[in-house]
Amino acid sequence: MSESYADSVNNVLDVIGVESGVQNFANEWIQSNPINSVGDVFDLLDRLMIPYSVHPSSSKLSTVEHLVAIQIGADSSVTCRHDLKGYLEYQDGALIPAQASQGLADITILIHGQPQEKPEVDWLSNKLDNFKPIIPRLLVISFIANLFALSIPFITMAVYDHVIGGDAGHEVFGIAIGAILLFSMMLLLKVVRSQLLTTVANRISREVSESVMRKLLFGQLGINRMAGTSTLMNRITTAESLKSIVQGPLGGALFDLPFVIIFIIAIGVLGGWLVIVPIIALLLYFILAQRSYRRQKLLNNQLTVSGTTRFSLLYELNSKLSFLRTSHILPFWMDRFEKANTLASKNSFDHLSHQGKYTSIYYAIGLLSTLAVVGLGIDLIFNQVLTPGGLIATMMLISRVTSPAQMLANSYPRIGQVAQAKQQINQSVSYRAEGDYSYQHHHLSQDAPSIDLELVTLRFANQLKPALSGVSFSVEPGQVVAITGPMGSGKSTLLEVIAGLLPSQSGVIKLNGNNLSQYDPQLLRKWLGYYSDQPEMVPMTVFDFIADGRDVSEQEVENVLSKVGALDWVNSLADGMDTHLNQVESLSHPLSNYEATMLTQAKLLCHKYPLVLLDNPVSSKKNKRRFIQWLEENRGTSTIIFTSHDAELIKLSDQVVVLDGGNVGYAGPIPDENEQELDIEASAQGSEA
Ligand SMILES: Nc1ncnc2c1ncn2[C@@H]1O[C@H](COP(=O)(O)OP(=O)(O)OP(=O)(O)O)[C@@H](O)[C@H]1O
Repeated sequence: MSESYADSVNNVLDVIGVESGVQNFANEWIQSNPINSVGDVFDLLDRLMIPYSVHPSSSKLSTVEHLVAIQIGADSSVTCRHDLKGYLEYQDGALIPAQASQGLADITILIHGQPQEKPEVDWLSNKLDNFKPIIPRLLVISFIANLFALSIPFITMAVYDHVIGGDAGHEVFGIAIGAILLFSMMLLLKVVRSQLLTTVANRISREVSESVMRKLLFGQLGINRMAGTSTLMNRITTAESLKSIVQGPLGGALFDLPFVIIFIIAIGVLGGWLVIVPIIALLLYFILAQRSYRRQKLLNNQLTVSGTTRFSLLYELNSKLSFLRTSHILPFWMDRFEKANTLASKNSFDHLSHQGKYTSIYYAIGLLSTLAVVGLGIDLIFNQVLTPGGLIATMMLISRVTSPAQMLANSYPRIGQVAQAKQQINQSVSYRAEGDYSYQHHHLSQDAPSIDLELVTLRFANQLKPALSGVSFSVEPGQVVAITGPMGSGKSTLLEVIAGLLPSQSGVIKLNGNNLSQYDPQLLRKWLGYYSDQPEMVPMTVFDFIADGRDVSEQEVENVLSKVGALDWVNSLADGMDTHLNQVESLSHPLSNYEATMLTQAKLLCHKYPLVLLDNPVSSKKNKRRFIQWLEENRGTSTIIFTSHDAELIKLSDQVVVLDGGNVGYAGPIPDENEQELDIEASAQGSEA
């Protein structure tokens, strides 16, 4: 029975029997984030920590264990289950046998269990388990391809001994056709195997990257800020390193390895004790690969550290180019870069020369094995144990043993890194993101809320003094509150704490009387309007930036752009409202503060947020006028908290909070005329000091 995506998710929750808290949470989520696409379904399943896997609807789904499934079509879905006994569909509160609908669904999401209550210890192995059914198929393909490969040396032997030696030229044509057929079959099987491996590699890499990315997006802001760009990028590239092992020639060599035994037996059958040659070669490859790995591990670590340092400097160069060029520290910076560059080059040289040395040794082993077979084989020919054709076949067979061994020995360090990559990925994925494993959320209405802070304290890990120290004050619903104080007094930090971006280390923040931690951070931030001091313009269009993920028309966006005086500027951009913000700004040249403020104000005008947190919302006289107008229009219907050093703006608030070194110097209504001048001027002057 075809239904909406949201209905399917609700049916799934019903079938797996989740607790009422989870069900209520899902309802709240759906209300705030309407489910319009498959991506929205994944977001909700991820948030609910429900284990699932995604399959093409054409796969044999009854062989994969699951509790229930969602078949996703173009704009509707079906709740069902693929049992060994048949197909069941969810109707009137139960899964009942039904006729499977053909061709309607593009993908099927299989649900494997209840919402998880804690992180999986070995997340990656559990993910890889999903691919287990494909392994026997890959082994069978490899086995048959290797059997075909085995027949080619024997055909060559037949040509030498029987056709040339026995003067049977008329048989060449038949043998050639047979050889071409075998060769084509072998090629075909290898192509199929390579495609299967690439598909698996891509899926693993995609799933790992998405999960790691999700943790980064919803991880604690403070920890992410401290981790730095290069560390975060390393986490994603680790996922890519796993992919390179499964796909390509290395993946093929791994599946060929067990069948090397066939070729060794064949050499034994043809050349008797000549079999000792491939066995010694394999042993040598193994011993040398182990030896090389130990050294390469050390070299790899050095290479990563120096590469990361160089990358950080390049990032610094890109983002702070103007500063570097105009300041006097350029020679000092160049010196740092030269040192980092020299170290990275030296490490890269050591790494490559080590790799080059061992690659040559592995190549020499392969060559020596063939020469040993020739030398020893000639003796066997003289003793009439081996025919000349047999010798040529043995030479061909030995390369079937040494080639995959050579490839694996060369890639041994990469294979060895799998354990390390696995540990890193498991660590990144099991790291607790905000809201994980918790389904607490009080309903957030569209009425202006009250806010109470009681002794809120927060110290950044790399700072000695707390940025906020025992901050307490209360805000009535619909009040306008100005936060002021000297630079570095904690104003921005306070807004980030109220927005749930940074958790305080002690004290309580209450929203409508409930502890802020009892709200889901994602739903909370979707509900409130938060504007940072430095607007971060991510690559999106002007329209999307202002729409803020909500349903608004072009006309509405045009109206607000016109109101803030930005319409002419936006129309002058290459694609008007559809211009991507990253086309007008770059890392080294962000949007001007004035342009950014105009866009931010347009966004404010476009939506009605019950709670608005604004960090330094005004950058010029022009947008100050507009801000004051907006403030008056929304006074009483939204709770508004803004930071400012501007005495004129501060006077418009119902309550002012003066911060000094993270402490509240004053919190209350604007003092009367004379005192007011004194306090506010003092704080504004402090900011300019
Ligand atoms: N991510 C961070 N990591 C470490 N310390 C930080 C971080 N953010 C702010 N701080 C420190 O916390 C203190 C308060 O900073 P905050 O930005 O909240 O002050 P502010 O009053 O908003 O300053 P301004 O008026 O310049 O915007 C400062 O000492 C600052 O250096």
